[in-house]
Amino acid sequence: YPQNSQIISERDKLATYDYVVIGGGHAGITVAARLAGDPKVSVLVIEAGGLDKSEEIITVPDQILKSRNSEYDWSFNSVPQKNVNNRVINIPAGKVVGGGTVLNGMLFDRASISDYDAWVDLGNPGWRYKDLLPYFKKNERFVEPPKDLAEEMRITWDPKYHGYEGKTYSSFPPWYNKEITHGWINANEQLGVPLAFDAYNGTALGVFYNTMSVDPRTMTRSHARLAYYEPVKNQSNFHILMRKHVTKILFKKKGKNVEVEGVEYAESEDSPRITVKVKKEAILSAGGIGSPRILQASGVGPSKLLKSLNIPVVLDMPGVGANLQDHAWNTFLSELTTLPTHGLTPEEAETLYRVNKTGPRTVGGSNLLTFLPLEMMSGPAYTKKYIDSYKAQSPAQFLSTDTHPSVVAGYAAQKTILTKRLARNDMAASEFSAAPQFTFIIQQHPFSRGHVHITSPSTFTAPEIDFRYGSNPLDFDILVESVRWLRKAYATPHLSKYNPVEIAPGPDATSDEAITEWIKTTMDTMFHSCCTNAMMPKGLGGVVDSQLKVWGVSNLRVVDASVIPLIPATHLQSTVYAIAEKAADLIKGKKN
Ligand SMILES: Cc1cc2nc3c(=O)[nH]c(=O)nc-3n(C[C@H](O)[C@H](O)[C@H](O)COP(=O)(O)OP(=O)(O)OC[C@H]3O[C@@H](n4cnc5c(N)ncnc54)[C@H](O)[C@@H]3O)c2cc1C
Repeated sequence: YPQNSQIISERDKLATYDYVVIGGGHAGITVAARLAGDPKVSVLVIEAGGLDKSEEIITVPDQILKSRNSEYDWSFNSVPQKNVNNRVINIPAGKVVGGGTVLNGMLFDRASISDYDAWVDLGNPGWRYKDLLPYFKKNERFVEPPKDLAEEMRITWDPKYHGYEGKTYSSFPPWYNKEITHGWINANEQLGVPLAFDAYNGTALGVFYNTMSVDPRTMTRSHARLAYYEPVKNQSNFHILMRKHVTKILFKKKGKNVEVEGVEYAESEDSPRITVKVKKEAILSAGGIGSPRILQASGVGPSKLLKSLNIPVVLDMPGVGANLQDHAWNTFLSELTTLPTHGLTPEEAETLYRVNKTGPRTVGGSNLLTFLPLEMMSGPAYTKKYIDSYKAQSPAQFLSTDTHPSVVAGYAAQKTILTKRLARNDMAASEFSAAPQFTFIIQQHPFSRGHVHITSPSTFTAPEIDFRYGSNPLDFDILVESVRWLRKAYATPHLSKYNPVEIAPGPDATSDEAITEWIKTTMDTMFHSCCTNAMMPKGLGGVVDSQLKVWGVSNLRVVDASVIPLIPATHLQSTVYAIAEKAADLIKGKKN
């Protein structure tokens, strides 16, 4: 192997690698680093982006989302969303080594047992919460809160659910607005919402002070480039090509199956195509939008779509790009007019951050989350009405009319599972992420399904991304109900004492119709595009099996957010890390 392998030139590249990882983002760099742990194997990563330069927009927690539309962001756009006033949704996605972990809001949490066990119900043995727990722990470097913070915020935890020596820091923000955090927790409790004992133990329900992927020693972002790439970057068996765009996976027939021979890439649309050969496996980790795009461009996807673009069909797989799910959010604005502020000047905040590693600059996304199952939010009568309405729908009723029967069958299976599990109230239906002056309302289990379709044979062309937000009207119903719950929270004395003035949706929006209208004008992506190469049986529109192998291909796995079959009630990053950590063991043939 050539030395100094950090960024290799074509001259130093090997002709063949044991593993070629397509996309050095969040899951891709994680799995690649773990595979490179074996010095006997060679690993090549091909990543469309480059390295971040540790700019403040990346590292400082209060700068989150400032990297939108930067060189590190694909900045995709959806097609106009018919049911939300034809708005085009801008979709940030990492185009950088470390992917989403370099851009994300740093919220670091997990879903409930029920969310992951639902994946097993969809035909995937080995993916229960208890199967994933060793991998959550392998990734997590949990930092227990200082005693005074734990007492103040009533933070409790069970060490057996946490990793203490993993790669990603999971630490509690040291700074909070005391009035709003106490007010929010007390308001929740008054409405019967418990303080979660440890939201990482498989019961992520109730209100809790959450951790962030932040290194508490420096109070800067802990991300996959630092955690996984840096330690292996100079190993001679690990190579990475940056600013190279994968254009195609090259297949050849092998008996009844097909096999990956190599991977094709290019620097730009007009530059020459270059190929590299794959000895053992190719691993596709280009994310919820990128991975179906590459599969389709390579001839694996819905044959109707491929034929319309004159792409030779290698495998007809209707599920590639189908089943698109996302957590959509709405921002409820209520100005707490008499809430005391921290009163710090920007200079004082800066000094606190640089010198004491505390202050408002240490807080990224919200540090206080509430996850509510239906009954906790709205009582048994609403729960029954909502579940009954969902049961009464036929599976295909709100899917797009040209949905393939296998994808409809997969949705029908998801519907049965969601109906049962949501009715059991052991998974969250809504999330509220509280910050002073505004609260995000985030639907956790949308019933609408969208798609990602390429629009040309070139992976340089923007794909058609259609979330189909609100195509299932019950998605609006739950959000209306969430607004009503939130108003109740603001009406408790714990928050009303700060004299809230509701700005959006506003006091005039009292009817379901008026609140729905507001939802339509504000619904936006929560950046969790996933589920587009679902891990499910092929007859259910699945793309990969429970070993993450693409059906019908002997040596291709998908490892990223696209394999999630049913979106879990959580922010996705710790789950994607766990998937990648588990995938590395699956590839190495280890059983957990
Ligand atoms: C702005 C933002 C905020 C978020 N906030 C949070 C949060 O606070 N908490 C949380 O838990 N989650 C959050 N998430 C979600 C979470 O970070 C993502 O779900 C997760 O990182 C996705 O990981 P992935 O491996 O599937 O994809 P990615 O990390 O996106 O990796 C895909 C990689 O493939 C590369 N790629 C794509 N196509 C090609 C190609 N043709 N050739 C070569 N390379 C290619 C991309 O450049 C990218 O690096 C956020 C995400 C974003 C974008």
